Amino acid sequence: MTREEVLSAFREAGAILEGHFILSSGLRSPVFIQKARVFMYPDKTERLCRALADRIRAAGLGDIDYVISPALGGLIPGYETARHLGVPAMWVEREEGEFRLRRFEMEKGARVVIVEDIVTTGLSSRETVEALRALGATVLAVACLIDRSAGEADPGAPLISLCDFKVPAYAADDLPPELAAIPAVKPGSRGLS
Ligand SMILES: O=P(O)(O)OC[C@H]1O[C@H](OP(=O)(O)OP(=O)(O)O)[C@H](O)[C@@H]1O
Ligand SMILES: O=C(O)c1cc(=O)[nH]c(=O)[nH]1
Ligand SMILES: [Mg+2]
Repeated sequence: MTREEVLSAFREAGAILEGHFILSSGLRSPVFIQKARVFMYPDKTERLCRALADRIRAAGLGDIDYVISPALGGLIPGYETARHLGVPAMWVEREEGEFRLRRFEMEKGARVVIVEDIVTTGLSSRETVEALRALGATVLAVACLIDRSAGEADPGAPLISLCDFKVPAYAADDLPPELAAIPAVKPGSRGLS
């Protein structure tokens, strides 16, 4: 899929929102990609994740034992990408604020690819990489549908992205006036209890 085809799938689903958003990292942005609105549609999700699986295969990582995704956003694309790669999918979810593989067992030395929906700063991916390395996994790569950093983020392992989409993000104490004038909303799950 080309970059335009990927972005069209998000646009057609009404997933590219404008307003004032608090991102997972705490940064603020006038644009938010509400991926859940794309994952509503199995046909769009299948197309995107098949293309991501093709990129992962083309990276020549060798055998992959598992795809593992950070909840909540990574769950659906992780499962669907794993389906195209023909490997099992698992997820990490937050417990006391940390990503843990709560529901699964993984053998030491397992070769894993992390599948994320969106990378902005790479923080959530890095936390996932670290949690899995602590369990003895070999993390081959982090793959994502959209890289909002356009290659600048450090996810803690080589990044494979289907599409770059660079949009502004600001520190909370350094907002442009037009953003400061709009009440902020936080759509993601980090910090929810
Ligand atoms: O690269 P980062 O700066 O970490 O930002 C990207 C992360 O933000 C979102 O997750 P979020 O924590 O908002 O929750 P969600 O997965 O439930 O949407 C998204 O799913 C990524 O995991
Ligand atoms: O950085 C984030 O938290 C983030 C950005 C975005 O556009 N979409 C999303 O789900 N999370
Ligand atoms: Mg997430």
